[in-house]
Amino acid sequence: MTIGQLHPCIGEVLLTREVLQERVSEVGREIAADYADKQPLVIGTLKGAVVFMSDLVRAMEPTPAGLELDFVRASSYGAGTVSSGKVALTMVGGTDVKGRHVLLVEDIVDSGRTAAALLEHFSAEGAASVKLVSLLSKPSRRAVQCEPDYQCFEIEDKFVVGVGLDYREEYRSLPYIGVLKPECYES
Ligand SMILES: O=P(O)(O)OC[C@H]1O[C@H](OP(=O)(O)OP(=O)(O)O)[C@H](O)[C@@H]1O
Ligand code: HPA
Ligand SMILES: [Mg+2]
Repeated sequence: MTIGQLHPCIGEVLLTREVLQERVSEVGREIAADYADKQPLVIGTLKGAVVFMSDLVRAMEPTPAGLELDFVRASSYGAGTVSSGKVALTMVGGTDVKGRHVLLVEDIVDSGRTAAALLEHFSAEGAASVKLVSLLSKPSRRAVQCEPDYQCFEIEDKFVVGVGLDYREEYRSLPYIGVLKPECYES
């Protein structure tokens, strides 16, 4: 296990860089096979999904022909650790999803509100198909029905950071998934 210098605010490492890499490669190859002739439009949810999406698209081997990338800004947590329940949504690159095979990339499905709102939005815009891939899933916290079509890891009910996931905009660049120490979480 190589986690380098552990951040002083991390009390527990749930998923190491190596464990993450292996599973993301596996899921990437599975998705590549499923989308081999579908010219997928891969849409990442800003900001959290950026780090996972970067690993995932490079793990899609062989690369599906015509694969395109875009991003959607969705935010419901603001500065806190509890979903506000309202999802604000803005398309970034302006790609038309009509008739496209959309693969939505999330870093985490927690209450499910963000992903559910985005999936509904892309379906309503006329996507040919809409599927969801998430690095993490916390099924015990679901407030709305929303299950990823592809998921790397299921985790218990802990607020986690790293690999794109933040607490008050910090910790996104950590290469592992960790749990904050209480003193860092409350301050
Ligand atoms: O299933 P849910 O309860 O909706 O939670 C999941 C969403 O919450 C986080 O985004 P956040 O609103 O924190 O924005 P961020 O990605 O910019 O941090 C996370 O990145 C997911 O997109
Ligand atoms: O556990 C989490 N960590 C960071 N951001 C999140 N957004 C939803 N759940 C989480
Ligand atoms: Mg966040």
